[in-house]
Amino acid sequence: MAKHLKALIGPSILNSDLSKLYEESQKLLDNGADYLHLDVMDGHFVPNLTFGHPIVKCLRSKIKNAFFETHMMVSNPEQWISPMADAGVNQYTFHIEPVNDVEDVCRKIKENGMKVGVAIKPGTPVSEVEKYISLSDMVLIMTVEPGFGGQKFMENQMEKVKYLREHYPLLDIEVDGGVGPATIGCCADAGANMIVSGTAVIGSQDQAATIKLLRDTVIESIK
Ligand SMILES: O=C(CO)[C@@H](O)[C@H](O)COP(=O)(O)O
Ligand SMILES: [Fe+2]
Repeated sequence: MAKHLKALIGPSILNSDLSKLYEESQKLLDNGADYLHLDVMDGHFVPNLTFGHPIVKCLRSKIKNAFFETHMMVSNPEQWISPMADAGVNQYTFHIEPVNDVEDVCRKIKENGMKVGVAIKPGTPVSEVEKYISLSDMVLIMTVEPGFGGQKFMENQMEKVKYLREHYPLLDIEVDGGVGPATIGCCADAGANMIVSGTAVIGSQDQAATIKLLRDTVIESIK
């Protein structure tokens, strides 16, 4: 991997106590999280519901400086671009599967002042997302079927990560789903540099140590 890629750890708060969203989020940041990965689900693109821009806006009013990424598991990502920008989101990561005009969505996200992330589900070939790399800031390779935290890591998705790292040495590549101390080695070896981890960090007795372990493993591969 190229030397100036950054190893960044973005915990997912999906499986935390959401009645304490602010406290849980601040604790993750205090324990060394580089950014927050906020899972937005619409009950349509995925069979689960979480929260939308009103909650993200409330969280932003209490946490001024952290980088917020929203992982938009929604059927119509275009609909939420402006409300999420207004809520203070820094990066808008959306799934390309339900979208007709991906380029247009990428453009609109940029026009709204956010970074662009393009995401694919495990069944979507990497060639589908490769088309949009020049219009985006990051590619998310899902390592579980989107919709729920706490699922088993799909190691076969590492082929996509390896392909992307080989062809795009400077690309930010994120993995999400079932990533923790037991699976970070695979992700780092394959070339992922942005790591989402939910259950493994939230459920850890020592969040700071777990976040550090994840980051150190990626740094070791970047060298
Ligand atoms: O987007 C998703 C699930 O759809 C993820 O962000 C997970 O919520 C991460 O949680 P773990 O799999 O690490 O528990
Ligand atoms: Fe996610």
